[in-house]
Amino acid sequence: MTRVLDLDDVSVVRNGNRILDSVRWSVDSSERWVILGPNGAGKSTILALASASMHPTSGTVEVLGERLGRVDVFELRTRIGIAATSLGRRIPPHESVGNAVLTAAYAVTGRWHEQYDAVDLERAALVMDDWELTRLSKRAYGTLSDGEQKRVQIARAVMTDPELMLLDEPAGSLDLGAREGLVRSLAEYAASPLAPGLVMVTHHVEEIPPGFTHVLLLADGKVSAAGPIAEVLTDANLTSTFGTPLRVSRDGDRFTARAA
Ligand SMILES: Nc1ncnc2c1ncn2[C@@H]1O[C@H](COP(=O)(O)OP(=O)(O)OP(=O)(O)O)[C@@H](O)[C@H]1O
Repeated sequence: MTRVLDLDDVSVVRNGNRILDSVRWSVDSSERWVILGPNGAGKSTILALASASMHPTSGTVEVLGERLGRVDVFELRTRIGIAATSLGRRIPPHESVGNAVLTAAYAVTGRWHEQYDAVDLERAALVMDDWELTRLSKRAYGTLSDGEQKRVQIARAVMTDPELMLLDEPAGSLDLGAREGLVRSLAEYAASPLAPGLVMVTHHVEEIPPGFTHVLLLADGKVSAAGPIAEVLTDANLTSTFGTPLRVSRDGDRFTARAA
């Protein structure tokens, strides 16, 4: 077990606004974390630190054992997988799904004149199979549904064989069937002993995939609770995090929440 993320007393201040306030949080490679919190709580800011695309104003951030501020972030970023709609927008709409996944091995979007190794072609085929994209491999990315595009974004991140995987609202905007399909695929990925440490930001407890182990609750830039899901995802913690009376129920390995 390796520590893949360590935030020690981290604050981020922008334009006089304290976006994160004295955050302490760490993630081990065997852990699968969900970050929940209201709009503006600081979830995306935590992902920006974890992906080495932002430095803290104070405190220390270690990603994959490397301290931000003392490491070449361009090199560090090659070890981190990120699936986010904002990155998905960089994929050319005319690019085929097959090429969109394959080019991730070279940290580019859009196939040009690169020569690909057989090992990369084989890996892309496997990854597309895992993420149910094989039948779409010749389709243009821009013609896919939201749910299919999300799968391509995740497959691109998986393709790089990351040591830390960050998922920014992977099920956001998906219809019920697509959401359930993606939650199932994420559960399978989370269960794999080869999967890296995982951190997923979501707005809905319904989107927590089975097999995810921990939850970080954020409110107003502060950690309101953090730890194993069974202990932390309680009525009282959700109520204080979202500032409204909430009740959470567990049905097998899935969760739902509603107003109390
Ligand atoms: N450059 C900035 N200057 C001032 N405030 C900022 C800046 N960037 C972000 N913020 C504020 O920091 C807070 C946290 O933003 P962040 O995007 O991390 O929240 P979030 O939890 O991801 O929100 P959401 O759920 O809406 O995506 C927000 O109130 C946002 O308005």
